[in-house]
Amino acid sequence: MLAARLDESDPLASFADRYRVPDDVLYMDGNSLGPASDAALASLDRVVDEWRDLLIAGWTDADPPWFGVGERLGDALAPLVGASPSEVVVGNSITVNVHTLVGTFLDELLAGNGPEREGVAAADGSWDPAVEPAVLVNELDFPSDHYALRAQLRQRGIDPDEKLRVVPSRDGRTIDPRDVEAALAAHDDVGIVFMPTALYRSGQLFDVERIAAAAHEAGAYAGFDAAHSAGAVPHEFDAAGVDFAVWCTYKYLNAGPGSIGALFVAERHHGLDPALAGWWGHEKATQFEMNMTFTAADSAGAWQIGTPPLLSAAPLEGSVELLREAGIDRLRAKSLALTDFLIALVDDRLPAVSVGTPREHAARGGHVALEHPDGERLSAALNDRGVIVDFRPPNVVRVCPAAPYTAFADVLEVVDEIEAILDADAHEAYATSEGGVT
Ligand SMILES: Cc1ncc(COP(=O)(O)O)c(C=O)c1O
Ligand SMILES: Nc1c(O)cccc1C(=O)C[C@H](N)C(=O)O
Repeated sequence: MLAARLDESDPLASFADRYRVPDDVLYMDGNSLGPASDAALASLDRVVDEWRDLLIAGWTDADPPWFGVGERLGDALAPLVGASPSEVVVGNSITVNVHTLVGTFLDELLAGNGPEREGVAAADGSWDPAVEPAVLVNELDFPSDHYALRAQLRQRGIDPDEKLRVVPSRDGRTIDPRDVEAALAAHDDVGIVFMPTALYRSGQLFDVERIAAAAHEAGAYAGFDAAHSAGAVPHEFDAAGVDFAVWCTYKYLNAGPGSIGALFVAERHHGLDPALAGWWGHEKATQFEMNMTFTAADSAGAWQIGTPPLLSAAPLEGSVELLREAGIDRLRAKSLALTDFLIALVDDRLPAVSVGTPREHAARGGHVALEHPDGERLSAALNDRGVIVDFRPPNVVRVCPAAPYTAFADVLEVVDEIEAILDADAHEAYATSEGGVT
C-alpha cells in the first residue's frame, strides 16, 4: 500500500519508461553499471552513423564535431558537481585520472609550489621541496586508487609504505571525519588528502567541504574520487574548495560499460603541466600544428591524454541529458526516499540482516549495504531470481535503488525476495565464488 502511494506521488516515476531494464529484472546494481536509456542509445547511434557517413570528417563536420567531445561533455557534467564548465572534462578512466592528477600535484609539492603550510614551510612560506610529501587516504577506499597512488609515490622515489598514510576505520564500515582531521594534526608531511565522496562498500557519503577545509588548513591539496556519488548526489566542488576530483560515467551517469572517465581541476590550478601529458591535453587552437613542445590547455582539458574513445563517450550525451531533465536535486530527494524505504523494510522484516550504511541522510550515498554472514550466497540467490545486486567481501550485499528508474514497489519486491530466500534457507544451495567479476 505504502509503496503504491509513494509511487503515485513520485514526480520522476515516468522516467523509468525511458530506461531499458528487462521486464523480468529488478535492477539494483546501478552503482556498479547503470542501465541503457533510450537517450544514451540514441546519442551512441548518432555517433555510429557519423562514423559510417563522415569518416575522418566527423572530427570537424559531425554535429556537434567530435574534436571537442571532452570539453563539451565536461560542460554538461559541470553543474552536477558544482563546477564551472572549464573545470570539468571527460577523458581517460578513473584510475588513469588518479595517476595524472595526483602525479601533477605531487610534482607541484616537490617543486616547492605547494600550498602554504606551517611546520614544513620553506622560508618563503611555500612547501619545502626537501620534505617528501605524503598522501592521506583511508583503509576502506576502492583498491585501484591505492595501487595508483602507491605507484605515483614510487615513481618519485618516495616510499609508499611510509608516505601513503591510511586513516583507519573504527567500525570496518565508515570513516569518521575526526580521524581524518586527527591524522592531519599528527603528521605534518601530508601534501594531498585524497578521499572518496562516498565509500564503495558501505555507501557512506563524506562531508566534502569539511575534508577539503581540513586539508587546506593543514596546507594540503584536497582531491576526491566521486565514482559513487556523481550523478546521484549533487556536489559543490567549487564552493567546497576542492582542488581536483575524478569519477566514472558508467555508474550513476549510465553511459555504459567502460564508458569514458571524468575529472575536475579547480580553475586556480589551470596551466599546470599534467603528470601524464598527451596531445589531447594540448591547447586546442594549436594542437594540430604538431609542435614538439607541449602547451597545456588552459582548462581541465589539459589532463586529457590521447584521442578520446568516441564510442565510449557518445552515450553520456544522452544519459546526462536525461538526468538534467530529471534534476539532480529531485533525483537525490527520490534516492533518499527509496533508501529510507528500503532501510525501514529491512529493519522491520529481516532480523538476520543489518544495515551497514549510515542512516543520516547527510552521510548516505545512493546504495544500501546489507550485511549478512552468508552475503555472498544471498547475493547469488537474488541474482538467480532476477534481483540484480552485487556482493562485496566480507559480508556486504549492495542494493542500489537508483532514482531515475526504480519504483518504491521494486524496493518492496526486493525485500520480499530476500525474506523468502532467508526463510527457506534457499541461499544455502549456492556455492561461493572462486574469483571472477562480481
Ligand atoms: C571508487 C572507485 N574508484 C575507482 C574505481 C576504478 O575505476 P576505473 O576502473 O574506471 O579506473 C572504481 C570502480 O571500478 C571505484 O568504485
Ligand atoms: N568497473 C567495473 C568493471 O569493469 C567490472 C565490474 C565492476 C566494476 C565496478 O565498477 C565495480 C565498482 N567500482 C565497485 O564499486 O565495486
